[in-house]
Amino acid sequence: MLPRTYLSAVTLAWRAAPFLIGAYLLVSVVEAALPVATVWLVRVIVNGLVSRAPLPTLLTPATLLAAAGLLSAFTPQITRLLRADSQRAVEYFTVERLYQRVGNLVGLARFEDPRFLDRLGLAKGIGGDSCGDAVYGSLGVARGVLTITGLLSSLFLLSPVLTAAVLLSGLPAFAGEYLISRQRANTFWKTSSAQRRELFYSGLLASVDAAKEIRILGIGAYLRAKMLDERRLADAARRRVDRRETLVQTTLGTLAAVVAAAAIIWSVARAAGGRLSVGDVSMLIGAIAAFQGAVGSVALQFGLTNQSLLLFQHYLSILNEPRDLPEPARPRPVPPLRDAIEFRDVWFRYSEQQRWILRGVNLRIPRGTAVGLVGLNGEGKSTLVKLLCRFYDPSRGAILWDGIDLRHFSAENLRARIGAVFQDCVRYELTVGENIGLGDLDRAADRTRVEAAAVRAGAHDFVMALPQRYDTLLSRTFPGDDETGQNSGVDLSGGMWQRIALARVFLRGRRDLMILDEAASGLDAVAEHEINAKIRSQREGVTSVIVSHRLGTVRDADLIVYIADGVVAEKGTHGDLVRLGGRYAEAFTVQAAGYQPASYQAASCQEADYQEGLAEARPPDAKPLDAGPTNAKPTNAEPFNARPTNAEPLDAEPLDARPTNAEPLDAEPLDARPTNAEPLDAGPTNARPTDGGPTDGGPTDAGPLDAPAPLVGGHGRQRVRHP
Ligand SMILES: Nc1ncnc2c1ncn2[C@@H]1O[C@H](COP(=O)(O)OP(=O)(O)OP(=O)(O)O)[C@@H](O)[C@H]1O
Repeated sequence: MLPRTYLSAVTLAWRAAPFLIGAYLLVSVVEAALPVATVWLVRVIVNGLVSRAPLPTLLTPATLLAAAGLLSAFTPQITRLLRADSQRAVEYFTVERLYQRVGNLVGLARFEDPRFLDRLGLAKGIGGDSCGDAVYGSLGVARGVLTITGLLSSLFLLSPVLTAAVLLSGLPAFAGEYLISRQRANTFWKTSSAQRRELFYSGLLASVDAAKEIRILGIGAYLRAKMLDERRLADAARRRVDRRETLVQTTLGTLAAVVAAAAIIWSVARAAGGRLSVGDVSMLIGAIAAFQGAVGSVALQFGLTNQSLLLFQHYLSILNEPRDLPEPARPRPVPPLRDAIEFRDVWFRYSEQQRWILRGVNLRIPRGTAVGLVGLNGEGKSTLVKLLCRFYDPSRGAILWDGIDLRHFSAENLRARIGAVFQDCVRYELTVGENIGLGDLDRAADRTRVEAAAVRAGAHDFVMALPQRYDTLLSRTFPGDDETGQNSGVDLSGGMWQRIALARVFLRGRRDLMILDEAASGLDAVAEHEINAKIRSQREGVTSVIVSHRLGTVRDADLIVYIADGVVAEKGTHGDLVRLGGRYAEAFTVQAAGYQPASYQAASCQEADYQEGLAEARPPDAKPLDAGPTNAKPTNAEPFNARPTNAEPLDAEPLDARPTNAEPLDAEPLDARPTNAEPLDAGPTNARPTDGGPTDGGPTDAGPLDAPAPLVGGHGRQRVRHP
């Protein structure tokens, strides 16, 4: 495993900086040879001096020794420079490769996998550097081994036994460093989660976005404590390794000192007995000291190299991460949508351990239609959108684009046919122009188009009021490019950011499929109406999917789909669904009631009390007091189920918002309606008897229920009849 990892590291480093690494190798060999040469030259000179050799004989080794000293003075500086330069080149290359790989993960699943994120965190932090560290570490080891070999050969000439003893004394250093390096790499991996959590807390504590909430809730100290807990956890693990390392190093140091002392005593004894020359003794002492120094540093390098390789494996595992979405070997071109997109028995869950989110969705989205996706929180609307963009593939079933399974397309090509705005649109801390330009990089430099997109999104006016207009930096965390600080960034409101996101999608131009996932949620009511009209014009002839909790946003959709329990629970036009009197109708009523004045809402509550009171007072077999015709819904039904099935549709705006003589409400949005408009298709509110038809199944002539009129009637009535 490790040899393969090593080979990958070397290949990668060589591809990143071949010349710098070549030069480093050359200088390193010279540097490695210098200590050996020095020891030999010293021996020659000392022996020459002792034997009173003539000066010319000593001049050559003396000159060489001086040259070696000179070289030793500057080779380390050269190797350091070459190493720093090439290491930077290798890091640049590895970072580029890493983010290329991350960018090639076309789905979202990996980004929601904590193990992957831990690994990515390591790969980003030290995994990339570890490539250079492993390569240079190994070169350092090789150089050290050369030096050690030279020193040992010198010793071998004096005493093979001593050489073996010295060599053996060095081996535990390698074993110790090897074990420590494994523990260090393991600690990096084990503490990566804690480190990421610590980063998360520290990010929150320093984040401008979180500052408001943290202060208002007074949770700064709590978050700080959590951050420090994570740090303590990681520090405890690091401390354990540090202690083990100290123990190992101390033991090895003691062993080395004992061996050196024994060798010195032995050589002095031999020299005293005339069996070693003075030069031999001085060489031996020098060689042992140099050997032990070399062994210490080589063992350390060896350990670090091993640790780097172990960490580099995390980096490699990200590079070798299998595709998150299977891409077809030969992807089919994505043709312009001609007929329809179809969900065919689509089942989906985020992982096998989790519950099913979609349980057999069948849905046809014909080309050119606008489909509104509605439903309660967490029912899977955004999940459907994610499948449509191929961020995930269905667990079962298929989504077809003109009959072709999306899995046959490359995700990138498919997305080129899609324009989308999400509720959690990204706030890029770039200039306004760049923020919009990201919608289509080919058009980003075209200021006229960028401005036109901003105009369509209703953003142009506020952009023109910004200090640098389209060149204003949208950031509170980065300084502007102006050194005076005058041109520092500004921030926008949530709704303004949403308009910038809309401008982005408008710049993208007409795509086959337009997705608006709560795209107008941050907008004020006037802006929403205005933007909706613009979106309507933008989506003419374009297939669009609109997810919204504001039912006014989707009411003019060609098809409204109510998602519940993982399936399409209801579908039809607004009118159909209101007539159906199901969950959509109920949701619409609840929202409509929200627009009523307080007196109306109070009346609604009182009406409920009143009905409850009646139900309690009534004998079980009694006919409902305000029972409507036989086709009326039962009294215990939900508000809309309680309406007569032959009642007019509920496609009205909130009643009190409309003039009594208003036009049918499914015509234009409320604020566009003239005050003298014709009556609502729901029937004029004054058509309803003021003494109130029953709310829970009023008579058929009681007037249409598409407006909450019965509750108004009920209000009057209950004041008379409520005990
Ligand atoms: N990445 C994920 N991993 C696991 N579960 C997820 C993930 N994303 C969403 N869910 C779960 O899937 C369910 C559906 O979520 P989804 O966001 O699709 O709902 P929604 O209908 O769009 O909700 P809302 O109206 O609140 O936006 C929820 O229970 C949610 O917790």
